[in-house]
Amino acid sequence: GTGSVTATPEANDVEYLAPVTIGGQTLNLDFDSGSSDLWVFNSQLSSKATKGHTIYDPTQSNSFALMQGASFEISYGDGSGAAGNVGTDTVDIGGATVTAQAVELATAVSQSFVEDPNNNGLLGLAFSTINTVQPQQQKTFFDNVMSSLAEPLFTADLRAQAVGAYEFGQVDTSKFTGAMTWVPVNNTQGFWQFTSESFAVDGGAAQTSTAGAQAIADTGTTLMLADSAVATAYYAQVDGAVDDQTQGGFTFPCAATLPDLQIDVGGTMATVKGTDINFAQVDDATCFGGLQATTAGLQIYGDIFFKSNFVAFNGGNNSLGFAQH
Ligand SMILES: CC[C@H](C)[C@H](NC(=O)[C@H](C)NC(=O)[C@@H](CCSC)NC[C@@H](N)Cc1ccccc1)C(=O)O
Repeated sequence: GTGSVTATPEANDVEYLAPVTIGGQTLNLDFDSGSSDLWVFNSQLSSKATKGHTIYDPTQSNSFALMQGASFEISYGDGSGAAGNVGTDTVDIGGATVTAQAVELATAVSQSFVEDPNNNGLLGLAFSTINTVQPQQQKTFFDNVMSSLAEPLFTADLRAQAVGAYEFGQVDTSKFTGAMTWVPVNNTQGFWQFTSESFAVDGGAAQTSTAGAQAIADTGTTLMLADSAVATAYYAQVDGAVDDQTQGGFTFPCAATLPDLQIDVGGTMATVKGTDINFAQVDDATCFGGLQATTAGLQIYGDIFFKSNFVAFNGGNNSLGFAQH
């Protein structure tokens, strides 16, 4: 089978939300290829925490079952997190269905999630080896549904300020132009991880950033966080760009024309359009870059990357496909 749902951006394309039906109740969740827990806002949380949110109420589902003694606790790179208990229920995403999917019921969520009323939880799409449920680790929706899919993959078609799609079980070739390039994924850390060690600015000469550098494809991260060698060389080509730590990173005059970035994905260059690298206005003439530097070991290619590239995640052979869209 297959499944297809809309992916709707919040303001400034900070996050993309997609409808998921759990025990007959539909919530918009943040599909996150950078984590592996499906957790939701639910009736156990205080009314203060759930104000403005759509919640899942397990008592209203005749297919819910509590997973006795199970709990979860997850932390994210931005310092946010959630924790709670666990049950199973029927989860449907655009027609792709899992009957006994682990659904994690938050009893505590960090303030950043409380303050984002469009986000009613996360649907993890990384590898099940980093799912946080204890004492028995649980599988992701994708892991559970894979064997029933026409093809063992899902795709992300995220668009700048426009509605895109997440699809399970098929690659819709009408959604991209040119050929799709497939590259190997190293899932030893539980992520859709690949080698990314070179780059070029505006079609210029390729430069090595850091030999052997790795990156992950993370639909749940807003920006594109690359080695500082990449970000520094990129913004050196933008008149007026500065690394302004008071704003939290590289900014530039909004009137600037941003060059395209070519970035190595598993040995093949992918292009991130300059127009997609203008993230948001921070004051009347200054804009904040969608490409920023990270000093962490892993580079994180988030929504800025996805706005220029249609991406397929193949769980059958652990590969990643990308194509311009
Ligand atoms: C601090 C926590 C570290 C990063 C690590 N956690 C992770 O790697 C988790 C699974 N993934 C994440 O923190 C990041 C990837 C970090 S690469 C190391 N992806 C998930 C993030 N986009 C989810 C999110 C969505 C919306 C708002 C906020 C957060 C751990 O538990 O050890």
